[in-house]
Parts: sequence; C-alpha cells; structure tokens
Amino acid sequence: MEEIAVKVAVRVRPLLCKEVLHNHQVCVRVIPNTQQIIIGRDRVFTFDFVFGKSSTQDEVYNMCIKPLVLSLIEGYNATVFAYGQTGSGKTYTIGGGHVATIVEGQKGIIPRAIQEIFQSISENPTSDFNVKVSYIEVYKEDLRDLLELETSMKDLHIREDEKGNTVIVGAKECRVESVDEVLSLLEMGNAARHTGTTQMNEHSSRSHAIFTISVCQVERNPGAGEGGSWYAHRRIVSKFHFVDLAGSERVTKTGNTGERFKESIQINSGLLALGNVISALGDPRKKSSHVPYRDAKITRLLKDSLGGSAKTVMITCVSPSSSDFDESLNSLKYANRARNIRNKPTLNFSPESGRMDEMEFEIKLLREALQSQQTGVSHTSQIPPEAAPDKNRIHSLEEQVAQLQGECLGYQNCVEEAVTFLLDLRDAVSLNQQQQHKLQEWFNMTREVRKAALSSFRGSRGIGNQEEGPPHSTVLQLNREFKKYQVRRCHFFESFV
Ligand SMILES: Nc1ncnc2c1ncn2[C@@H]1O[C@H](COP(=O)(O)OP(=O)(O)OP(=O)(O)O)[C@@H](O)[C@H]1O
Repeated sequence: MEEIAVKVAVRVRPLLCKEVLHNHQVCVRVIPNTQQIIIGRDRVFTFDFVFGKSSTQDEVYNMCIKPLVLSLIEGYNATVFAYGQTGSGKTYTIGGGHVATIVEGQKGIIPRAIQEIFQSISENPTSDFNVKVSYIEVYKEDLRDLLELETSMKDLHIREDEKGNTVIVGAKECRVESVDEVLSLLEMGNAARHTGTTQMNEHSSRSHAIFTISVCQVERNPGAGEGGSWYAHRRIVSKFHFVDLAGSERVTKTGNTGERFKESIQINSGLLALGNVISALGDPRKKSSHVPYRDAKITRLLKDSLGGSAKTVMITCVSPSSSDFDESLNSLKYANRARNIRNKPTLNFSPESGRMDEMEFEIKLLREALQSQQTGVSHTSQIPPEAAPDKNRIHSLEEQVAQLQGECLGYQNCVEEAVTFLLDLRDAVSLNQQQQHKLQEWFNMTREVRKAALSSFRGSRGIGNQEEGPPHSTVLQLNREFKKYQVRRCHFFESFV
C-alpha cells in the first residue's frame, strides 16, 4: 500500500479593514514564484501550496481540493481541514457562513466541491449513485448533530468500522439529489453552529465543525459475468470530510470571560490534543511513539485523516498582521510538522455489500426468468410432463438463493456488531477478565453463526462434505446450475420446433 504525505497549504489573508485602520504592519509574505512563506525578517517555510493575500477562492479550490474530489469519485476517502488562529480565515476558506447569499467568486471550498461532485455524477452513466450528507460539531467536547438538533449528545458516538475508518453512530445522514439540496442543508447546519462575537472576530466559530459528504456508487458492469448475460456490481462508498476547526486563541487577547472563556479553554485543549497528534505523527524522532488520538473528540474524529487511510489536505490560515506574529509563527511550525505525516490511502470497495447486491440481482434475474418461462410453459400445450422436474428445480434454486440471502444478512449483521464492539475494546487501555471473557464469547458466537449458516445451506442442498467456501461461491454455483438448466431448456424447446 503506497504511503503519501498529508498535503499542507498555507493561506495568508489580507489585512482586515480594522487592522489597516489601526495601522497594523504586515509580517508574513509569500515569496513570489516559490512555495515559500517568510515570516518576520528571515524565517522561511516551504509548503505544498502557498496562497497570498490576493489569492482567490477559485485558486485555492483548484490547486488543493479538486484533486481530492477526483479521488473521492475514484473511491478514496478525503479530508480537508482548516487550522489556524481565530480570525485567520478558516471559515471563509472552507465555505461555512451564509452560503446562500454569498457571491459566486467568494464561495469557499464546500460549495465548489459539491458542485463538482454532482457534475461528475451526472457525467457517469455507468454507475448508480447514492449521496448523503451529515454535519456535526464538537462543542466543548460534546458532539452535536447540526442537521438534527433534537438528537441528544448522548446518542452520538464515535466508533471505528472494520477498516479502521471513523464513523459517528447516531448522526443524521440526509440523502441528497442536487447541489441546491446540499447547500440548503449546509446553510441550515451553519445557522445552528455555535458562533459568537469576540474581540478577535465578530463571527467567531466556537466549535469544530465536520461536514461530510458520502458517495455510494454501484457500478453496472454488463457482461462481466459468466457467459456475459448478467451484471456484476462493484460497490464503492467514499467520504469527504470538510473540517472547519475552531481557532486557537489567547484568552488575554480575546478578552473572553464567562461562557466565551470556558469555550476558549475547551477549544485550546482540543487543538492542543491535535497539535500532539500532529507532533507524534510528524516528528521523525517520535515515529514509534504512541499517537494520542483518544485525548480529544476532534483527534478521534480525524484519526483516519491523520496517519490513516484517507487523502488529506491541511490548510493553515494565517493573519499577516504583526500583532499576530507569535500565533502565525506557531501555526506555520505546526503546518511544517504536518508535512511529515504519511497516510496510506485505500480504495473503499465494499466486497460484502457487493456480494449482497450481486445476490439480490441474481435473485431478481432468477425470478424474471422463472416468470417468463412459466408463462411460456402455460402457453405451450404440447409440453410433455418431463418439463415438470425442471420447473421444480428452478423453484428450489430460487428458494435456496432466498434462504442464502437471509442467512448472509443475519451473519453480516452479527459480524458487524461484533467488530464494532471488539474494536472498541481493543482500543481500551487494558482489558479486565470479564471483558476478555465477553470478547471470547463474541468470537465464539460469530464462529457458531458462521457454522450454522454453512451447515444449513449444505443441508438444504444435501451436500455433506463439500469444501467450505464463502456464501458468494454458492451463489455462483447456483448461477451456474441455473445457466445449465437454461441451456437444457432451450434444447428441449428447439426439439419441438
Ligand atoms: N482570504 C480572505 N480574503 C478576504 N477576507 C478574508 C479572507 N480570509 C478571511 N477573511 C475575513 O476575515 C474575517 C475572519 O475570517 P473567518 O471568520 O473565516 O476566520 P476564522 O479563522 O474562521 O475565525 P474563528 O476561528 O474565530 O472562527 C472575516 O471577516 C472574513 O471575511
């Protein structure tokens, strides 16, 4: 599996009107025709992409995000996250805020990516797509569903699936069919997000927000099956996380008190945890050390994006103002360290679900074939009684496939449950005896279910000692038998013409 580095971009926003009015000096500049940034008089940093004060939203999108959208459609998970001091331009860049009223050129990353995803879908006639979005925020270390505010925080849980990908159990996933639908959900979520006014930023995000678009594509591949007469399905589910982190802030500078002060503490501790993860992953001297993903919700959520299986771009936003020199230098140091993080992107084929789709499809074909042949039989008065066993055979095949599908579903559900549970335990620091016992019980149960599924299938076929194989191979056997039956039946009818 190929390792690729997390790509790091730095964007320096222009001085804001109030900074110009207060006569702030510029202390961060892009060195023209390079990928370098200079801060102060002589601190130079090199990044994958650098964007200066006059860079446009379009440039940022095309350079950093477009390739990720293409990867998403290919089947990779992707993440872009914006990091930086409060007021440095993260929400502006990611595309939060009032997406509906914003002028075209000012649109941030999310609306542009959505546009492109739907464009790609419309240009792909060979697959069926199912697109869903979810939007959650981490506010003071609690998860909140921005698309379903009634959902209690307690009902949202962070879990890992069997591939190690982070999933939020309980978060509302809305099925969407158009760009406008996504934008109105985004707008709704943005309106529900915790924001507040601080001395540093009039519309400061007080939470980390994760907007996720999940694309499920089922490729229709005619003729791939034996004899070219049925459809093989490839199912890919890939996700794009757009993460707008809350900004780091110095409490003395923001002048925050009361609730804002409490928020600052939580924001900073989440970002500190993120800094530690970046440091553990990005510092070659700490290569073999423990990565403290579990120290905060945001680091747990970003686990597969940092050192995991996704393709990731980190956009570090910095203020050019000399009054923010220390914060900007810090952000650049973090960004520099993040360049050493390596991910191992993997394609998200879903072989199990693919098999289920395939089985469902075959059942459909079997049913259709059965129906049309039954009709044929009833219209053919000269058909001799020898046809009856064939009809019975097709009935029995259909029953077996249906039974197999039911067994596979039960088995799949059970395994999924066990995997989630076991992975949870695996992540725990240590297991006590009771937990180890429970773990063993789950292993035993899975084995039993699998055994029962196999023996019941063998029983239904009258097979005693056939080699154990995955349920998939039995479907293929059924398919083959059905084809043999079809050929025999054709010959049979031909002999009457
Ligand atoms: N590249 C840019 N060009 C023009 N204006 C910008 C740019 N980046 C940010 N701004 C402006 O700077 C201000 C602060 O930006 P924004 O709210 O995006 O910061 P933030 O990093 O998300 O802050 P916080 O962490 O407090 O939420 C906004 O008024 C925004 O419009």
